[in-house]
Amino acid sequence: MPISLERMIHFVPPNIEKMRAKVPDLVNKVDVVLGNLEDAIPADAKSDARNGFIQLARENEFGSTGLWTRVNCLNSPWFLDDVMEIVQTVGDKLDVVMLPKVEGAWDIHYLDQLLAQLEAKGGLGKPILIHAILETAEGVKNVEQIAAASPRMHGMSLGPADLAASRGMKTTRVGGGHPDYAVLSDSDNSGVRTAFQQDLWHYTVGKMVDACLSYGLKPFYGPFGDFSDPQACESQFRNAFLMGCLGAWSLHPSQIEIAKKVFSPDPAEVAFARKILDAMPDGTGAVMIDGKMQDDATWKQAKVIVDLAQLVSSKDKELAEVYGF
Ligand SMILES: CC(=O)SCCNC(=O)CCNC(=O)[C@H](O)C(C)(C)COP(=O)(O)OP(=O)(O)OC[C@H]1O[C@@H](n2cnc3c(N)ncnc32)[C@H](O)[C@@H]1OP(=O)(O)O
Ligand SMILES: O=CC(=O)O
Ligand SMILES: [Mg+2]
Repeated sequence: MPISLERMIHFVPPNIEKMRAKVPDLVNKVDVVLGNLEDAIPADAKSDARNGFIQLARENEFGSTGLWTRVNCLNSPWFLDDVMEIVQTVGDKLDVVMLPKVEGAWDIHYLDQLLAQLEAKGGLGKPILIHAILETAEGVKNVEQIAAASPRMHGMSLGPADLAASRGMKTTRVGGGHPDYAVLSDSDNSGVRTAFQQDLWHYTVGKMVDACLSYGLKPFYGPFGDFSDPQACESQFRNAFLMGCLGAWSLHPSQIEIAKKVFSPDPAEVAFARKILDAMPDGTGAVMIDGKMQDDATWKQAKVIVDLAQLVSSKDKELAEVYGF
């Protein structure tokens, strides 16, 4: 699995010329540029989106920025042409195919073999990876088998909008919480009761993170649709980051900086994590730092944070200075 920084997977509608024209600038601002062919692209613009993606892949150099596409789902009339045409034309530049509405390992097996055939036919030397969207009830039930389905599996993203529909949830949102999903405190003597809003996605993110990490894959939070509420977006992204996710989708330019801020570790945490590593050079034993006990397990947590800060620093010189690398 290539080690790459993927704090935000930035969605571009490639059927729109004005959006394609923004790609050269985006390449320097985001970690992944994704050409979206699936939901949000009108049915009568599907082939324009596919051709637009091929054009933007050909016309730009991506360097260390990832180039992904989200193809249409397997049971759509567009999937086969999406994969065949894209891999045969720009397969050498494509890093990852994001596959929506994955229900079980069989969906991954099918795409895995199709990619293998097209790679062999085109003489491609670098395998194209698969990223599954976890967005159906059946997919969540089968998440471990999906994770284990192929060595091509890059990771997974939570798709809260389709998942809400698939589960019959009574919401009309793209990700985020809901004010009515809350726990009510017990009544005190004055009769005042406080409602504490809960995270609708906690269970699924936890299940996805465990499945991904068990098989060496990367977990991601997906979309946050309310562009007018950057605070709630940041909070949803941060919950996912703390639970183990490595990035989220940015659908609008305003979400790029939010993802960068959240998925780059906090400089104070990095400084503390470095103290732990310095205090336990071989990673064993028990020491006290600032009144807190550290041992082999906190050393491993610290290593996760310092490794991520190093990866961020390799791309982001400003943050490298802040972290002191
Ligand atoms: C549930 C799911 O499946 S989520 C994934 C599917 N959805 C998507 O991929 C949506 C991706 N985003 C978009 O298509 C757009 O953001 C829209 C259509 C939702 C809103 O676009 P606009 O109405 O143009 O938004 P807005 O006016 O705020 O845009 C401000 C600027 O940012 C640009 N912009 C908006 N979204 C993007 C984007 N994703 N990438 C690059 N630039 C963008 C606009 O072109 C505009 O540029 P300008 O100032 O040069 O005119
Ligand atoms: O595709 C994403 C989703 O939330 O649905
Ligand atoms: Mg979806």
